[in-house]
Amino acid sequence: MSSGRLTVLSGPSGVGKSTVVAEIRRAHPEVWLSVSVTTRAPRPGEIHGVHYFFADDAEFDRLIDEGELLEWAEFAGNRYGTPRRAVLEHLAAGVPALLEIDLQGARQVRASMPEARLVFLAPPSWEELVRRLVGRGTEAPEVIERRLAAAREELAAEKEFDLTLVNTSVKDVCAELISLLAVHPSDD
Ligand SMILES: Nc1ncnc2c1ncn2[C@@H]1O[C@H](COP(=O)(O)OP(=O)(O)OP(=O)(O)O)[C@@H](O)[C@H]1O
Ligand SMILES: Nc1nc2c(ncn2[C@@H]2O[C@H](COP(=O)(O)O)[C@@H](O)[C@H]2O)c(=O)[nH]1
Repeated sequence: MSSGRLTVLSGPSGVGKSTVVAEIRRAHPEVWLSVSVTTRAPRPGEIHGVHYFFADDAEFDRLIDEGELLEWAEFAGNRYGTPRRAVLEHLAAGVPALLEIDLQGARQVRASMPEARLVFLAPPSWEELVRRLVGRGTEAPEVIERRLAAAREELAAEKEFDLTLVNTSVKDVCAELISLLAVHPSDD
């Protein structure tokens, strides 16, 4: 069986990555979405095993030590990582896989799996990014500041990605991502 393509979606905090992923989950259940592990506390409505696997520091340390993470990073005071086995199993079965991860993680995937396609999700403007992050209402002001500081670095790294999609319309971004995911490497 031919292997599936790995696509990585990254972009600054608040740009709309989770919103896009939720729309893909709703409209395209045939796409497999990796569920990350995080030490962050759940937000209201987030479900263990659906949005994240929520773990304490000891469990996260164990996953690192035992090589169970494809990549991991510390972001704005919490750790996040991609379980390796599920990604490799889906790709080996020919299923397209999508990771929603930060810039540090995208760089690690680039290094270990150079065939992966890296997609940068950009905001229509800086002002709109701030509006979305603040408007989400899930973070304290000091956490928003940390995330905006990281956002400046992430925006400066856009050129490292294979392509950029501007998140003006969630539906348009999803349609573009779906057409990318459907393309097999040998079809390029
Ligand atoms: N195209 C869009 N137009 C207007 N608002 C949007 C759009 N996409 C997402 N949003 C809103 O922006 C806010 C941030 O979106 P979301 O939580 O998906 O961002 P994120 O990139 O996943 O952030 P983080 O990296 O912090 O998890 C949400 O309130 C969401 O409803
Ligand atoms: N390197 C990784 N980054 C990840 C992973 N899962 C999510 N993320 C990124 O973390 C930030 C913050 O997420 P939030 O849910 O706390 O707002 C965001 O950029 C996510 O894309 C992962 O497994 N590895």
